[in-house]
Amino acid sequence: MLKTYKYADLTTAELNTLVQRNVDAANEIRTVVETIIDTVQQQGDRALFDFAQRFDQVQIDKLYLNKAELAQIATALLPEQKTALEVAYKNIWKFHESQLKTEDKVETMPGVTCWRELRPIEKVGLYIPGGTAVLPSTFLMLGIPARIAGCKEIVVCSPPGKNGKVNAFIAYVAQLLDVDRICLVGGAQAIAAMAYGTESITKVDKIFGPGNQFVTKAKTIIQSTTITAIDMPAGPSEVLVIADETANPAYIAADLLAQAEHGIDSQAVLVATSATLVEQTIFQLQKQLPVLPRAEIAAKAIEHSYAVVVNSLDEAMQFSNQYAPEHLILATENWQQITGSIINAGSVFLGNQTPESVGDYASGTNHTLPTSAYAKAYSGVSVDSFVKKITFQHLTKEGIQNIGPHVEILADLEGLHAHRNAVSVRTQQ
Ligand SMILES: NC(=O)c1ccc[n+]([C@@H]2O[C@H](COP(=O)([O-])OP(=O)(O)OC[C@H]3O[C@@H](n4cnc5c(N)ncnc54)[C@H](O)[C@@H]3O)[C@@H](O)[C@H]2O)c1
Ligand SMILES: N[C@H](CO)Cc1c[nH]c[nH+]1
Ligand SMILES: [Zn+2]
Repeated sequence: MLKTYKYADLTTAELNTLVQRNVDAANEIRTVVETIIDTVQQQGDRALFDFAQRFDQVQIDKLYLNKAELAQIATALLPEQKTALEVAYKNIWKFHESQLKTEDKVETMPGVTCWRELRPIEKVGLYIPGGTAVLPSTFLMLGIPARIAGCKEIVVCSPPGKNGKVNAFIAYVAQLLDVDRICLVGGAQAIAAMAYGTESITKVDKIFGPGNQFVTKAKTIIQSTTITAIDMPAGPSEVLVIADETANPAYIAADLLAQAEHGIDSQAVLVATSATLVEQTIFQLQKQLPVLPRAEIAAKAIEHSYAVVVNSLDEAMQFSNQYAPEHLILATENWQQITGSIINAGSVFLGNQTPESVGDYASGTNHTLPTSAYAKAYSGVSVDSFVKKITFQHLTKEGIQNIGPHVEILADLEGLHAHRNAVSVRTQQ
């Protein structure tokens, strides 16, 4: 359990291999996903019915549930379950609302003013995972920023449950978000349907949401084959815990298992300042894992997880930046010493009293985050992800006289005389 490496002994090649995850080297996933996408593009709704039967083992007779049907399903919730969802809703709303900011106008030269204004993306598609676990929390994480941004049309897809419906939690979140319908489509076929449109599903401008390797691969494919943007590659969950002697091994093990139980392709990495701490954590994993209801899944994820022993917290951070984890937990009372050196991470959890699960559900931050080292280049979902920032400029007569001669020279040096002329006709009047 938890293969252990010593950071100082790793060669660069070994390190590069160690930090890789979910590489589809033989294009196995790509091949399956490309076929699914082609089929949806050619057959529309018909393909979605067939794939529900094949991949979700359920025969559905319609592809979506409407508001009235969702309201009926939501009646099954207990009051405390509604309250928990409402608390999460409020915290996520509060944190995301603070991201909507109007920017100042800037006068770059006298008479030349530039600024940016936000406009919501009109049609957005939200993918809510529902394979190994149904995630109503993801619905909150995507629906709330979409609502705050003011997106006009929100298409929601989630795999059908065994009864051919969604569960009561998903239905209640649909009510909280005032969503009209939920499409009963999962996997790569859901992404294809939202990218191309079918008889029942509207084509959207941007697709959001996490998912397994099929969903994530479909997102990366359709972004290059259609005019549909994606939030980011947000695949199988992962966590990296940096721990020193001030950490509690029972907490570390619990945090590692929390991500391991997501799926067999999840990864949980411990970077510890001593081999003893790794041993103590393994002891805790052996104690905590077998009693989990999803022990089988978590055990498989732990099989391809590992620990790295480092000499210092600084060395731990070097490894972490190279790994670029979706979730980074600093299980140390000394976290303030090292937060400044975090370069690559999706979301960070500070100290020994901050479990990653709070960010998954209710602290307020978004849990849709880049995985597989994409945290090197992408941020997690936020209100920004649902808007476009359009730039504006306005010139007065003084402005064109001030900037015009410089633009004329720049146009000349690129040999673009019509560009120069568009300025000259104004300055020479
Ligand atoms: N990065 C993030 O922000 C984030 C957030 C939440 C969840 N997640 C991850 O999302 C994932 C959810 O995965 P999931 O499987 O539970 O649900 P999912 O909804 O992503 O996938 C289920 C669908 O996958 C398709 N599928 C399953 N097996 C297939 C096969 N062999 N061939 C083709 N299609 C197949 C089916 O259509 C099924 O409906 C987990 O890996 C979890 O860790 C990531
Ligand atoms: N940990 C997941 C992101 O990788 C989000 C989630 C939803 N529910 C529980 N966890
Ligand atoms: Zn989680």
